[in-house]
Amino acid sequence: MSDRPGEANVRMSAFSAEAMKRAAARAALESVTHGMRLGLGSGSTAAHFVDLLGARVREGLEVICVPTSERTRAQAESLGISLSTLDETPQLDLTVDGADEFDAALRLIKGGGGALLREKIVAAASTRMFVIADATKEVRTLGAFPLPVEIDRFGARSTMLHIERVARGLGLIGPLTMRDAEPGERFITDGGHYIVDCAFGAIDDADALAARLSAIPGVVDHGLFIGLATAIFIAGAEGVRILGNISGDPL
Ligand SMILES: O=C[C@H](O)[C@H](O)[C@H](O)COP(=O)(O)O
Repeated sequence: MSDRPGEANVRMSAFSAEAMKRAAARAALESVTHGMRLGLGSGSTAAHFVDLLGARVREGLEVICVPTSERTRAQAESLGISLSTLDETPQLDLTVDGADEFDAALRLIKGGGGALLREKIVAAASTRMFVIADATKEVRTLGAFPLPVEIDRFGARSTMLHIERVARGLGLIGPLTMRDAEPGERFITDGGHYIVDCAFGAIDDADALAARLSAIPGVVDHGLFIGLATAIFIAGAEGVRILGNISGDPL
């Protein structure tokens, strides 16, 4: 278990990291059955799941899927996976997604790719949420990965100051950075918002921070996913281990 994301990745070759992500995706796919309504996550680990699901669909598996980003939509479409929207299919059986960090209580930090808002809406519409990750994402305390917060473009600077004040009240001090897509060009989410990356370090009371961030006008959502994941498939050198319950409720 690492407190510093990336530390173990330095030791792990790019190939084995991808192999582990794929192993976690393959293990999660075993729970997918005919007729399921699925949420499809975003990011490099979720992309392995979508790719493997595409192969099962080509073999005849019938599922209907709601993607959590335009990138995932494009990938799923290219693989011939049947797609829907939450308006057409408002309740899902299972969402499979990646994470930037997770702890033993199945709490997550997500949004490294900027898809956190749709990911959270889709996960909340699902009976179960499986997280797929390589073992480097497991931490004792969330927060080494800068927490992404999605904010409205209107009044963005004021909203950032408000986030800073609220965090300071919880003893969290760290640089807040407006995310750029490239130098001089703001990153814009699929929903048309900005992302602020908050490098707080260890977040001792993630529940309190989540509640206080949600109460700030201008904050659209934040990357703390609490009470949503029902199981985490963790791929390491020894194989895939499952945290949580693949058939049941969140911890
Ligand atoms: O916004 C992006 C998502 O939350 C991703 O699921 C998360 O960043 C993990 O991505 P990856 O699997 O590429 O590490």
